[in-house]
Amino acid sequence: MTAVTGLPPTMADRKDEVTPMLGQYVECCEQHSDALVLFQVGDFYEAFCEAAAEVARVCEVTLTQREDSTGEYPMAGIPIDNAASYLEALVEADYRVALADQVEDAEAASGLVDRAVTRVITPGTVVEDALLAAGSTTYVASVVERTTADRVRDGYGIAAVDASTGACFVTTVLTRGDVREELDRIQPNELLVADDAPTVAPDGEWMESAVDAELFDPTIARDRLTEYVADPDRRLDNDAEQRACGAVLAYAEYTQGDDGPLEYVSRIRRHDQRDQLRLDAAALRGLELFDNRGPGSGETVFDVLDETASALGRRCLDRWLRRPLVDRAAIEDRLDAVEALVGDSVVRSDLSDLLAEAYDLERLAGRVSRERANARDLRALQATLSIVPDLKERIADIPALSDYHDRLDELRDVATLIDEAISPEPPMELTEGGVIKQSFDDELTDLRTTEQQGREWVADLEAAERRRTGIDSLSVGHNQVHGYYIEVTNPNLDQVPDDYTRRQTLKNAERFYTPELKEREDEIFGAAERADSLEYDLFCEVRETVAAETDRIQALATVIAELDALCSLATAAAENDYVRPNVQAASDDGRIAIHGGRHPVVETTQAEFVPNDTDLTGGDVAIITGPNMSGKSTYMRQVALICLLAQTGSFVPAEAATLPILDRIFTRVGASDDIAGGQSTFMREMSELTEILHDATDRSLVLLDEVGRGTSTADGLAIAQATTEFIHDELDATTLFATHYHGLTNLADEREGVHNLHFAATRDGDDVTFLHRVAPGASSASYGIEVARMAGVPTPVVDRARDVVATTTGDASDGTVVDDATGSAAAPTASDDDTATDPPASATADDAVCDALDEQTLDAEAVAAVATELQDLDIATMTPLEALNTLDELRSQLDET
Ligand SMILES: Nc1ncnc2c1ncn2[C@@H]1O[C@H](COP(=O)(O)OP(=O)(O)OP(=O)(O)O)[C@@H](O)[C@H]1O
Repeated sequence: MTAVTGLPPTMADRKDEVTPMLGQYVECCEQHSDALVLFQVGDFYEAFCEAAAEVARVCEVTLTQREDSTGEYPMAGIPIDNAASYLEALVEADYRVALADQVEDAEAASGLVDRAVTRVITPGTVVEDALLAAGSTTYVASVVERTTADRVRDGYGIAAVDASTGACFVTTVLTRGDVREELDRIQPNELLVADDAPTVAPDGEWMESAVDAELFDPTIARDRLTEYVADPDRRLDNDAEQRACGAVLAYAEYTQGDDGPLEYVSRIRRHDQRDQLRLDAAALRGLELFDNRGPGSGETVFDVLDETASALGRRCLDRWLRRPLVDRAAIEDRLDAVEALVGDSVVRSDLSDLLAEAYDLERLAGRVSRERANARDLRALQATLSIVPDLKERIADIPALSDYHDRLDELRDVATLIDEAISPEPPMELTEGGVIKQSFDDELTDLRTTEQQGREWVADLEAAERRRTGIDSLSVGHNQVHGYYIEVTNPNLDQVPDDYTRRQTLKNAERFYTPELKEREDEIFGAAERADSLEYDLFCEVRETVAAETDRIQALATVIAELDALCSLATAAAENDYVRPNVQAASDDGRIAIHGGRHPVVETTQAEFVPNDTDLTGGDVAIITGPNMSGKSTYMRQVALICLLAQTGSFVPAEAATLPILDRIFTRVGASDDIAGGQSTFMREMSELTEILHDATDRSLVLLDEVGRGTSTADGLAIAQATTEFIHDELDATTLFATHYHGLTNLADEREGVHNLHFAATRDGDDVTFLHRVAPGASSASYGIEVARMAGVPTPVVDRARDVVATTTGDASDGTVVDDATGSAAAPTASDDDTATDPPASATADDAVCDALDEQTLDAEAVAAVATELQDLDIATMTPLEALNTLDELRSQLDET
């Protein structure tokens, strides 16, 4: 936190001499030493001294001076009506912002208006709609180490709460890698750490907030939890879970104004990582589920599947994709529901239309329960409830959705109450009337009738008084200061009757009132004032009654969200031509059999996507070779995504698919894709590999994409080979390994269950066409040179490079990538025929140089120099990337001649 939190230093120096109002500011700042305090003064939130300078800088508002009897103070303010964007800027700048509001009516206050901090806004506990993206989640999380009685570390408790919806869950994980995985799924905006100890959580994109270590105290945390669940010891697994959960709830309470437990956190869910298909950070990233940082469309898997109509549904789909299922019955239930909807486009579109009218019930329920909902929020709730009968009706005849049908609670009592009580189009303000329907309460009806009759009497008064006085220009009006008046212009003043009393003198006219007018006025204003305040009380009663039903509203929100997510999966399936996968029981042989599989994202960006088959028995290892850009990564990811989508309950992009239930998906992409990362990236790659080798099981799917590439060729190949052998021999995990290490393909001869697959290309003259079609067998080894040629490296250099390869490896390949272009898309089998051809060595280096001189009139000396450099290269110790960079350098040398 930056230094301007709490009491600004200059204000601290002068705190004994400030005015009573600034004294309140000092007090608020002292109570919230970790937050930047914004202090309500009328229509503005103000900050003073150093805090003012910071607010001015971050929010780009003017720094002014406040002057009072005790001196001058720098001051910066943001308008309360329009505060959202400024608050967002402050939160983005990593501030906690404490809002010190006027908590009594300024007009009613006898002296200084009371002020108190009503909310602390932090990145992980934002509840203001204006600061929240629709359909997103905002979590504050914490991680606590679990130790055994003899102080040995025994895992970690993790808890997270979304203060806007009340979603709260805890889990226990074993390793730091598991912590990382869990946090990557939760993606908290804020992570709590005790202020007296270093954090046990890994670094991430969240803001770390140091909080009083007391929040993590086992007894204090447990006491707090008893406010939320009847028996914390039964609900939560262990002490670490309790401490983590107690701390996040304490923090959430603190940010919501410390009014005690948050009623809308009605359920603390426990989940176990083993009850879901586990995806660690690398898999989430590598499969581009939610984040596509690669080149191209930037679309993610989530984008392709997201046809949700409501924010609720969007959040649900996000949750489903992050935590696919492992329970076959649950998977089948979802698939049944999706299938029913895929087959009925009319129901689907009707449901979508209805769901589009659903407001964010989870957040609404949170606001109602926090007593922050206004009348419009209640109307939004009622509008959402009003679609429920239609939703029920639309799915009544669909057996696969009968459970959803039964769980759809129409909440008729709540809907009727709101409908009867709240005006159809209420104002935002709750204290100025117009919120409650007159018909809702007898006293209110009487008061409003009195007010109305009074106003009608006043409306008729003008005509009556004109008749009585004979003054045609007489008018009746009203203003805030003087109330009702009868206005007579100066020339007619002599006709004013005796019962007129002067109220106000204008330049050309006088304003009067009569005893009757005064009486009516008192009646009107008295009734209106009492009615406004009665309305406020009635509103609070209605809100309280609704708040008592928070659990039911949240349960309804869950069903609506799930229906929307199912509809979304069905629409995506219908529009993209997906099929229902055949998911096998966990006891099966783990076979992945996909006919005509496609990559759900890449297929949307390619004019003609080539479908590919996969047929792997559990524990098989497929070594995939092929030129750069031929489609290896796409293929591997599509296999993993098809499995993942199936376990989410989604249809899959294929013509047919029989799939196992996986426990984990690992993906590791070789280090050399990140040039800047260099050695440290290779280190990371290796430590990620370590995780796989520790954690993969015979139910896991492992994707290795050019692993080992970040080091020298010899070491890389050695690591790749040892890894493959270990996975195959010891772990029995089904594995797809894309590699440029041709040597790896020999494993297929040595081990049963290791297969070579390759991606073919055809060559016509100098043009190479990628077929993007997987075929059995290994591919040619000389891809780097081929790519160098395609990248524009001059022919003599390319030819010389081939020669060098030939002499260093004893292989005379010219690198031509000619494959069986006519190969069909039949399922690759375990055969290992290498279809790549090895044409004879061509010209010598000298010939190449001479040709170059003839053809391209290159500088002979430069070419000779390049040739010598080429000859001196120690290719065995170079990474492919270093080789490419060297080629590029050599080409530049020639270009400069
Ligand atoms: N089956 C396919 N049908 C059509 N186009 C495809 C197919 N697979 C891949 N592509 C296209 O080829 C491009 C390269 O694919 P991909 O990244 O999978 O190749 P790669 O062999 O892994 O390359 P590298 O070895 O350089 O990492 C993709 O971005 C896509 O545009």
